[in-house]
Formats: sequence, C-alpha cells, structure tokens
Amino acid sequence: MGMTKENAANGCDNNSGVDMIPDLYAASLSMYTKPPLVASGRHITVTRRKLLKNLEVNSTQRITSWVDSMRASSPTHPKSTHSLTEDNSSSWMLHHPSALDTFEQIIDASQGKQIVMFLDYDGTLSPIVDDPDRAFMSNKMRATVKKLARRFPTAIVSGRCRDKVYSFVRLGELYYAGSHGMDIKGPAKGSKYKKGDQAVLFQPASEFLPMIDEVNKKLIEKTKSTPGAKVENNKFCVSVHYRCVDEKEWTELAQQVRSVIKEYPKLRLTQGRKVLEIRPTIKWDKGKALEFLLESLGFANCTNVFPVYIGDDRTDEDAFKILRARGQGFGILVSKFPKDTNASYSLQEPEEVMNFLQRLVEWKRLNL
Ligand SMILES: O=P(O)(O)OC[C@H]1O[C@H](O[C@H]2O[C@H](CO)[C@@H](O)[C@H](O)[C@H]2O)[C@H](O)[C@@H](O)[C@@H]1O
Repeated sequence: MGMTKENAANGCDNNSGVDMIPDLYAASLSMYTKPPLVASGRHITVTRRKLLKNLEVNSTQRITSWVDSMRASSPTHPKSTHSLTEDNSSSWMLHHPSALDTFEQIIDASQGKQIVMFLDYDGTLSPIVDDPDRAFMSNKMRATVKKLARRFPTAIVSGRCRDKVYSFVRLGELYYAGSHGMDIKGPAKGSKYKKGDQAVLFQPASEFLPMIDEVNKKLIEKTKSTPGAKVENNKFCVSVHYRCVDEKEWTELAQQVRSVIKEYPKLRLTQGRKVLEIRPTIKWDKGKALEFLLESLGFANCTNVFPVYIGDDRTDEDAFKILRARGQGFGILVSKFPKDTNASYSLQEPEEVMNFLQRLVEWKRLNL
C-alpha cells in the first residue's frame, strides 16, 4: 500500500469544508496574549474591548453564513441555490444527462476496461428519511448490490461509521469506507477481487478518536435543548442532524455547534443533507478513499480501469473531482434538482440507481 498514515495526516484540508472557523478563531484569540502592536516606533492602540467587539461581529457573520448555507442546501427552500428556472434545469440535464438514458454511451466508454463501482449509502442506496437510524435499504437493492459485487469490484463509501453502514448493507463481499473514507476495510469473505491474504484496514485519523468522542459528548449535551436535533457518532467524525429542527431554531443550533467546535482547531465543519458534519482537518476525504481503494485493488497506475462513483451529497464531490482529474471513469450525481457538481451524469433517486445497477449486471452477464 503506497499511502501511509503519516502522509494522509500531515496537514489541513481547506478545500471541501463549509469553512475553517476554528483555525481563524484560534488565531484571533492569540492576539490577546501578545504585547501591544508597534508600528514605526509608535504603539497602535487596539483596545481589548474593540478586539472583543470585532470577534463578536466575526462570530455573528460566521453563524449567519452557516445558516445561509444550511438554507441554500435545502432543495425545497425558497433561498435554495437549486431553485432554478425550467430553462436552467434543462440545460443542467444536457450537461449531466441521465445515466439510464445514456447507458449505451457509458458502456462504450468503458470498453476494454475494468469497471470498479463506488457507492455512497444514504440517498444513493437508501432513501433519505427523518430518522438516521432507520435508513434501511430495500431487500431488492441489497440483492442488486450483491449481484453487482459478483461481477465488479464494489465499495461502499459513506459518511457513517463503518460498522453502522455495514449493519444496513450486510454484504460481506464488499469493501467499506466509513467515516467519509477515514475507516477502510476490505471484504471479510469470499470476494474474488480480494487481493492477497492480508485484510485491508486503513484508519488515517485514528489519533482523533478520543477527541471525536469528547466532542460527540459535548455536542449531545449542548444541543439537547434544541427540539429535533440529533447527534450521531460516526467514529472518526460526528454528525449533527437538523432535518427535524424547526428552521427558526437553526441559528441557535449553529451557535451551539460552534460553541463546542471553536475549542478544537484540529476539527473542521462540512455540510451534508440537513446535517452539519464535524471531522478532523486531515487531508483525507471520499476522493482520497477512492484512490486508496483503487490502489488496494491493484489499479494504482492502470489505464485500463473505469471507476464509477455514485453519490448524492456534497462530500461525494471530492470523489467526483478525483475522477475528473484522473480522466478515468466518471461520477453520477443522485439528485432530483440541478446542483453544482463535478459528476458527469445524473440519476434522480435510489430507485433509478437500482435500475442502473441492474442494467450493468445484466450487460455484464450477457458479455462475459
Ligand atoms: O455519505 P453518506 O452515506 O451519504 O452519509 C452522509 C450522512 O448520511 C446520513 O444522514 C443523511 O441520511 C439520513 C437518513 O436518510 C437523513 O436523516 C439525514 O438528514 C441525511 O443527512 C447519516 O445519518 C449521517 O451521519 C451521514 O453523515
């Protein structure tokens, strides 16, 4: 395995997050401990009160931008960036056509190459529901993924804790990357794509476990006064769900979350579908997990590999981006609404994902 824990965890990743507030906050706080500023031999008088005032203004702006972003990422919200006109919507479909309508074109592009499948879980294999603990996939979908994994190397890449996503999928022959790719494990049993005898296990954020645990407890305590808020421990990251929180309470919730994570400059905040996600500032995401898995499967420097990544969320964009940059395979965004995306194709919902996977299985069966 070329990738090591050290090179995975050697810096901050500022690309995909909503913002990197804790770092900025720490920097501004440190001003209080320094002597007065001196310029050209003269003291610049920056009073403590003024600094505190600035900090308050920054903090309010930050919360406002979080809440704006929470609104903008809700497709049915009037302030959503997805509320596009019909014209825009059809132009979006031209650039991200349905992977079902263009199935033949996709197959042509993969000719002579090994297709490798990467599947996000929530919103891709299972429909989005209010209670994250009840996001079950259908038996039909499970049977389809099982058949898929018999014909192509297949990985589940999820923001959830690996054990939890496994308890939903329950297929031992797959690769699993939980906690947004920070917890990768190879097939427990009989996959013909399993390489060697050694089980793959990669956890680039293991040193963050105690911190995540602590933050998880603090977030539960802090947000318990917000009706509908739910904190989910995803092992190497934490989710704060606001799907069931009244919009009037979103600002309050954002403040509660910020009041906890501002103490942790090594954690950052990203957003998913009605969820705030708190995770380590390591250079690791679903895109890196995809590259790691390709390497584990023996396709590191191959030109004859065709990775297909299907996902519905902002965090899946890291994987779509990698595929674009590699010029190999492509991403498929699962969405009913036009969205800014690095994916090349689209599918509207998990039902369509299942149809697409079934067609792939059938095509492979006929072309063995
Ligand atoms: O990468 P994923 O597998 O898509 O995980 C991302 C988050 O998915 C889950 O939350 C989402 O699905 C829930 C169930 O449908 C829904 O209630 C929630 O609003 C969605 O954000 C999961 O619970 C999170 O921990 C993951 O981060």
